[in-house]
Amino acid sequence: MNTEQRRIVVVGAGSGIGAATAAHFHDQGDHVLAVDLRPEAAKASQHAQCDLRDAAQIRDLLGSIGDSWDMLAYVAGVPGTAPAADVLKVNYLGMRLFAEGMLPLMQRGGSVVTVASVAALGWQDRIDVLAGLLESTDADAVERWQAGQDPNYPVYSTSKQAAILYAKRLAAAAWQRYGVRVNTVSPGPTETPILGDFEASMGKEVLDTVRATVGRHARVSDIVPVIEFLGSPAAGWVNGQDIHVDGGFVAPMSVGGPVQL
Ligand SMILES: NC(=O)c1ccc[n+]([C@@H]2O[C@H](COP(=O)([O-])OP(=O)(O)OC[C@H]3O[C@@H](n4cnc5c(N)ncnc54)[C@H](O)[C@@H]3O)[C@@H](O)[C@H]2O)c1
Repeated sequence: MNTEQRRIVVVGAGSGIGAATAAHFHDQGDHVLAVDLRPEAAKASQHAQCDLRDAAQIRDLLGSIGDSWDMLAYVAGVPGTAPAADVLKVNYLGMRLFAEGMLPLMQRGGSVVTVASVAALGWQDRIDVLAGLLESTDADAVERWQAGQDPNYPVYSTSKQAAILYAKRLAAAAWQRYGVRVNTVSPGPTETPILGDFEASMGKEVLDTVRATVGRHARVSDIVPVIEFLGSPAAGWVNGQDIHVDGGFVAPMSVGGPVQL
């Protein structure tokens, strides 16, 4: 049990990693506001329904929740099996609008943690492409941008690349103006209800290869402690970072392959 109760918003608290995050903070005595399309499923002190595809719903919610929040965990996400516009709206634009709207409602020393994905691998090579998406600050602009993109490039990867890039661009400004840190956590395949959709959109053999290489898929209990750490005072000088939580599968890929032992 915490000696000092913190005020934490968990977005996407209705299932999977978000539900486990909400339950973790709730069980240790924090005040948790659970936000989701189906928020009532979450263990939390407060529940709010919000469709993250709809900027007006995000604005209305943020206008009603008061201030002095310590942490925003934006965990919600949709897989590549969903319509491309929804993937970009929930995984990138909703995160951006929620984070920007939350910053003035947060205490100095607070923390924003967004869940991205190892599927964002290669984002550093697409900064010029993603810059156009990051200029899109409403749903129509996001849809227009996507209409001009290669339909064969996985939109889920694009959405998570944009989330990481945006978080990195936001981090310094959020710290300087609000005293709030911004980081992302990128899980590898994790045992949650979304995994079947990932097998459908990315290929089951791809995910089976990941599991065979590192021994198992992640569990929510692998991911939540990293979200907690980034949200805690212990990470008080960690800002603008993306932390892979994937058993090490992705690390060798961008450095010329693994060492042979
Ligand atoms: N499970 C994995 O293998 C894995 C791997 C890497 C990254 N991730 C990311 O982790 C995050 C959590 O995923 P999960 O595995 O817990 O999936 P999940 O499907 O169990 O949970 C996702 C939650 O987001 C909510 N959500 C989706 N669209 C919404 C909308 N329009 N408005 C409000 N809420 C909405 C859902 O209702 C659900 O509660 C996502 O961002 C996902 O992309 C998951």
